[in-house]
Amino acid sequence: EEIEEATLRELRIFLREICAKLARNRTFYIFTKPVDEEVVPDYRDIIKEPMDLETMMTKIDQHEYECAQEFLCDIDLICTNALEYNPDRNPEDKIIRHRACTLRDTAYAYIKAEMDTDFEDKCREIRDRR
Ligand SMILES: CC(=O)c1nc(NC(=O)[C@H]2CNCCN2)sc1-c1cc(O)cc(O)c1
Repeated sequence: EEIEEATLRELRIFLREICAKLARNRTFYIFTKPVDEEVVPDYRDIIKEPMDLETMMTKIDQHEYECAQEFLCDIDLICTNALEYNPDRNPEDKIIRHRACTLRDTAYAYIKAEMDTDFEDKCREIRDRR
């Protein structure tokens, strides 16, 4: 009902700010757009559920996140995809794994720092009721 719609609207505004801030950070540049099959041809043979920050921004606008936890699940997916696609000891893989872990930790830190815990609880209650 109306109060619930106001809460979810506030959540979307908050998540857009977090998503935009992450996408502005040069460290996370390789996570900002879907992996291009032309550039990385074997990517979808290895990674079954690709995710990126632009896709997450679209999901916000399509009301696909009903609480911050669901948003962080997609951040975790970006991270685990990068760890799986870049498992080796070589310097390039290690740099990409480090960037993926930094993306995950930064996203969790932004949410924890800027999100009221009982606002998140309220969003989860709405989600669980629906
Ligand atoms: C996001 C990601 O997981 C990714 N991983 C890569 N790994 C490699 O190239 C490793 C694989 N092991 C052998 C040494 N090379 S390139 C790459 C990527 C980079 C971009 O500039 C855009 C983009 O969409 C994806």
